[in-house]
Amino acid sequence: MVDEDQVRDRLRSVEDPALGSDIVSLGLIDDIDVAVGDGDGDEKGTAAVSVSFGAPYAPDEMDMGDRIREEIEDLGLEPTVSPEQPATTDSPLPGVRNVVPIASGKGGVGKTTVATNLATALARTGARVGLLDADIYGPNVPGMIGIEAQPGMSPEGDIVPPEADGITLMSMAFLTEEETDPAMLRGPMIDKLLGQLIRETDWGELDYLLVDLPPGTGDEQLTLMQHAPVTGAVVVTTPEDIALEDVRKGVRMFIDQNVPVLGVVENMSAYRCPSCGDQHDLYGTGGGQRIADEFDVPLLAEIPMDPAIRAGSDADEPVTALKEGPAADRFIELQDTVLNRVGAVNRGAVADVDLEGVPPTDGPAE
Ligand SMILES: Nc1ncnc2c1ncn2[C@@H]1O[C@H](COP(=O)(O)OP(=O)(O)OP(=O)(O)O)[C@@H](O)[C@H]1O
Repeated sequence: MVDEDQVRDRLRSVEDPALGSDIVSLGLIDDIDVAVGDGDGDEKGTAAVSVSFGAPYAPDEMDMGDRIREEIEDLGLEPTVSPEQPATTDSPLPGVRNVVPIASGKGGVGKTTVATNLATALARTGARVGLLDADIYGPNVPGMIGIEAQPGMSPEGDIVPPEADGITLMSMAFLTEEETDPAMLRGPMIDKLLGQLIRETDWGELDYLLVDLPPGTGDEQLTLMQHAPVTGAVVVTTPEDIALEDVRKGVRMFIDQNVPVLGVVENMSAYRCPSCGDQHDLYGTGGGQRIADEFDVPLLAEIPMDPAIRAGSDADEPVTALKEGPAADRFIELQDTVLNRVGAVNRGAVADVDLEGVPPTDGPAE
């Protein structure tokens, strides 16, 4: 008769591709519960395994889940695998599993484009996705994503964000449009508004809350890290050298605040000519890789300069909504690398494994 120890032994053959060891040695298996069958084979025994996974729909975690099921089936048992995500009950955003800012030290590199396309791609996987447009000086996500509805108010006085195409959206645009001229806002005011937007929004249950940060290393970025438990930041750059110094400052800001850096996205990598299909390096090459190497973090994706991306944001339809074509493919690649890295950061925290770009202690510095 198979018991819990035998199941545990079998699971030692399941490797975690990011943490470099097996899931049992890493301490990722929380619980194994074996129920025996009826002995004559009519009713199969079962094994329920709960495992510390932190990134719903991450390809690595889905593969590990499949491997766990295979091993259990090999033992003649019916498997159930439950991902145990870290509790968020003492978090200021209790229903939100992962907060992922999309940032850059430099303006105009495509943060909003990356954030909206990534959100759309994620929502299509089935993940519960929120998008916070925190760019107080030029909030433009609602336009890019084509959400026209305005937020409502719950009986408790919380802001109820509008939802479209599976994305829950809040934007500084909703708060600042009429009452305030954003250019007049000063640090404490920004802090108050952004803090309000984060905490007083009824986000519901979300797997991922993406935050489109304004460029720079100023008040909004610091506010976010004080008001929300950031899982890790995605830093966007363009390939040319002139962009890199600002982007470096952006990466350093997260490191100084003890916030994990998930990796770098190089946007406008090369121009893909729609008629001949050839790639042309309009802005040089390799900037994203250089920043990634410098800080020892992954290069998450290289997104080409593609008229379809611009046309998509002008038409309120991120290119990933189309789910095909070279630009959409790159964003879907990005979705996979981001989710795998979110998973690695969360599992690394459980297993106490240090990863490059991830500070050894949790949360922002005091
Ligand atoms: N890969 C791309 N191919 C074609 N056009 C792009 C690409 N990435 C971004 N764009 C276009 O470049 C412009 C600037 O992009 P976006 O608004 O996303 O940048 P940003 O970094 O968010 O800017 P800001 O610093 O003002 O917040 C937009 O018109 C967008 O459609």
